[in-house]
Amino acid sequence: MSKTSTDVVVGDIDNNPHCPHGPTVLFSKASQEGVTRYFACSACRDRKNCKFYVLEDQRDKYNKAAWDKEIANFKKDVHHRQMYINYHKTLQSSSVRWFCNNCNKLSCEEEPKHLSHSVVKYLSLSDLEHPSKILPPLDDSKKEAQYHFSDLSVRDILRIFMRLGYRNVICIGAPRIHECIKNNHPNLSSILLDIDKRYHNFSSPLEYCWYNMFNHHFFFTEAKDVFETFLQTDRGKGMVLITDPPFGGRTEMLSATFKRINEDYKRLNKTESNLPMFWIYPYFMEPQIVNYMPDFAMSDYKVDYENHCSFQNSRRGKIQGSPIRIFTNVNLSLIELPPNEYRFCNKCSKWVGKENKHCDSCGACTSKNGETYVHCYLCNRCVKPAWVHCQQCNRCAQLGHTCSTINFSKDCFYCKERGHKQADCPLLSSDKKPVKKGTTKSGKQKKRKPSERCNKLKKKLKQQ
Ligand SMILES: C[S@@+](CC[C@H](N)C(=O)[O-])C[C@H]1O[C@@H](n2cnc3c(N)ncnc32)[C@H](O)[C@@H]1O
Ligand SMILES: [Zn+2]
Ligand SMILES: [Zn+2]
Ligand SMILES: [Zn+2]
Ligand SMILES: [Zn+2]
Ligand SMILES: [Zn+2]
Ligand SMILES: [Zn+2]
Repeated sequence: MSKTSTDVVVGDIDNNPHCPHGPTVLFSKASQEGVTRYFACSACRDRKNCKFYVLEDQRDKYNKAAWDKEIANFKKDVHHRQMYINYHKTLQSSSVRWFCNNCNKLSCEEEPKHLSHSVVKYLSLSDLEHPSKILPPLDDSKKEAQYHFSDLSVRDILRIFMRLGYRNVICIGAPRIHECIKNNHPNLSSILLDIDKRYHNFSSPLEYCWYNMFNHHFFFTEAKDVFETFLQTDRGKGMVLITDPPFGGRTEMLSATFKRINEDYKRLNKTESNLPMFWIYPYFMEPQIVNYMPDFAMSDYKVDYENHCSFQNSRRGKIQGSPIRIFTNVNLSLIELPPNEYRFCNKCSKWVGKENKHCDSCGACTSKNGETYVHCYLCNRCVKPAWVHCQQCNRCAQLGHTCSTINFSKDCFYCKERGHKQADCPLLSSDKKPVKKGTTKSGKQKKRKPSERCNKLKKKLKQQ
């Protein structure tokens, strides 16, 4: 079994070769055969979505002209201003309004060519104002991975913002928050940055920027100017950033982006204060996020989704509450959570889930995953309630584990978290895992249907 690990070579990426998704990233892949350094797409983790692959020592020899053509081709059908004019025309029309997913086209005219395409028809005015509710979610888990917040979570998050006095909201990969502000909160303003170019059809050039959050790339320079102007609204006062990146995106790349935005925010507004940020991600990413963003902490708030089997909250009758949390640089004592499900812990000075009991031995409210943890005096820490102290492993572990198969003293080879092997790492895409059952002879992962992927993630979360 050959072990590989791929790292991002951090540094200034703007001078790296470009693919259609902006500057590529320099990766360093270590295997038993040695180390390979290559440039590849920042946004697409599957090479079938973006083929860019250039070895570092070939960077002056690759076919740049061919890639420049691909880049121009990628953007050629997007004319934001024209699309916005078309949006208004469609809004005012009384004919049947439709959107073609294949052609990325909104219209109210009859066009037989779309008959065999994926078309959403009979769009109401409200549909046009809530595109995230009508656009079929792109669920490529290695690219967009679109999972939408439930109305309940949108409401809770906006309540938190309003209590904290935020009025200008940067939504990165968070169209639901953007749409809710636009349609229901005239006192707030919002800008959406997202890689899903379908939003051009439904948004003004002043409120939507086609953007890649993995390399801070704006597909059009005009959009970059729009964003920088937005960053200076009210001289930066009452500004907040919210982001819900695709699950599995690399934390180091996302952190680099959010740090760059923070630097721009401080420079443009001539302020020393940091931009308040809310980064939505699974609870088990806490060590990684805190590693790259040391002033971030995890709130207990469980983010509820409407179209993901594993991310739905207990309020919808699921046994396991949502594993998705808010990470923020805002002091947690200020983030008031809905009192029906959360309480204020005076000892920790923050809002926590009602099930999260304060442990005096640990000096903290210790639950991470929505269950009530129990303190083990042998391990000297709180553990998940289903775990038992195993004499052989000399620590608490899942019931039914095979002793000594997991080297608990070691971290996962990939995410560096303790308690699971690389093969079980929930963050690792299948192509990086050691070859095992369910893979083809060539080592490729057999394609799973979305529901299977969902069940697999559910199982992983149970094991955690
Ligand atoms: C997990 S969904 C979050 C949606 C959010 N929960 C909502 O309801 O508004 C991820 C979002 O990030 C966007 N996205 C995915 N990859 C991106 C990238 N490289 N750059 C910018 N946006 C991206 C997707 O289009 C999608 O809107
Ligand atoms: Zn690319
Ligand atoms: Zn079409
Ligand atoms: Zn506490
Ligand atoms: Zn404890
Ligand atoms: Zn124990
Ligand atoms: Zn054991």
